[in-house]
Amino acid sequence: MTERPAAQVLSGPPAAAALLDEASRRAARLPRPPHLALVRVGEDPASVSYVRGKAKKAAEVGLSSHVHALPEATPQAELLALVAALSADPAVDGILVQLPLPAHLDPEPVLRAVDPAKDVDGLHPANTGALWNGHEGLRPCTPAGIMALLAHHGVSVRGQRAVVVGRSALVGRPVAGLLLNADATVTLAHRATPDLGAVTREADVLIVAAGQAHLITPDMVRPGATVVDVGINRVPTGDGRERLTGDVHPDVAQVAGALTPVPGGVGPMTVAQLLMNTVIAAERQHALMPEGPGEHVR
Ligand SMILES: NC(=O)C1=CN([C@@H]2O[C@H](COP(=O)(O)OP(=O)(O)OC[C@H]3O[C@@H](n4cnc5c(N)ncnc54)[C@H](OP(=O)(O)O)[C@@H]3O)[C@@H](O)[C@H]2O)C=CC1
Ligand SMILES: Nc1nc(=O)c2c([nH]1)NC[C@@H]1CN(c3ccc(C(=O)N[C@@H](CCC(=O)O)C(=O)O)cc3)C=[N+]21
Repeated sequence: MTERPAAQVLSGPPAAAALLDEASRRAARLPRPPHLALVRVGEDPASVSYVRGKAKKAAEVGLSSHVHALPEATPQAELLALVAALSADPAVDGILVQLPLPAHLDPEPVLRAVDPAKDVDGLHPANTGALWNGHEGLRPCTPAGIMALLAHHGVSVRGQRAVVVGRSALVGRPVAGLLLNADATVTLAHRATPDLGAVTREADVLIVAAGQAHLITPDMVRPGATVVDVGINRVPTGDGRERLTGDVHPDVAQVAGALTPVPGGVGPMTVAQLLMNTVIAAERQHALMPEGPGEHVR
């Protein structure tokens, strides 16, 4: 299973740096630094670390941010009141409620309480509707980040057969919508899909967001395909520590034409796109025209 050269690495950090550069430049043109409100409930270690990373990157590119850390036992009404207050506050440009929420909280009403114009996660029904209709709106960060990553590395999806494994509101569904808007022919696969490999082998562009370590093996990939690995799985290393691994088996690099690594692929794009979305929200709030159309509004 050699002969072929190993897949081109679709590296996240350089693409993220380009996006962050643009966000920083556009933020500097605004009357005040864009402000991002990060809402976190409880102490889930992954969420604590993601939110900290987002706040740190925000500061690096000249955005202001605040982490609203609420206790695990926060009642639904209290969370809704905070999100409503942030939505009404003219000093706040972007609001992100870190998911998943603790089990006693229903995310749907919380996402609906975010002003769609400040919904930098792109999860309000007004923004998901705009995405599926191909209208302007704020796009979910990971899906928009994936499109920016592909564009940065010169991969065009127009006319390509795209398969998305996973149908979550956060990743699978919206990335399918963005691929469709970019003129790919799109298939969504999920747990009820019989013979997953037969479906994924049809893909010129394969996006995997299942949350199952090494679900995609080399036999499931068309030779030369572009493979985007969204999965973030924590696996024990045996010495009591953990490492991150994706949904795609490392041997897929011997078959694919191009492949995103984990870590260092989609993850950094998610954070960069969040900050870009915050700048876009602030620009629209200040009624300034963005410099150009750009992929992120498609
Ligand atoms: N890098 C990044 O920036 C980000 C990474 N992630 C990571 O991406 C992964 C997916 O996240 P998310 O979408 O939120 O996860 P969810 O658990 O919400 O959704 C997983 C989806 O994958 C499908 N799926 C799971 N197992 C299989 C299988 N064996 N065969 C076919 N389909 C399967 C599920 O199908 P069904 O609907 O039928 O149950 C579901 O639609 C996770 O590892 C997450 O940590 C998430 C967000 C950002
Ligand atoms: N409302 C909401 N919006 C989200 O965008 C959201 C969310 N909830 N909940 C959880 C997922 C997950 N997510 C990631 C962000 C950054 C990395 C990231 O930076 N990953 C690095 C590695 C980080 C590390 O080493 O731990 C990488 O892949 O290189 C990963 C995953 C955003 N999510």
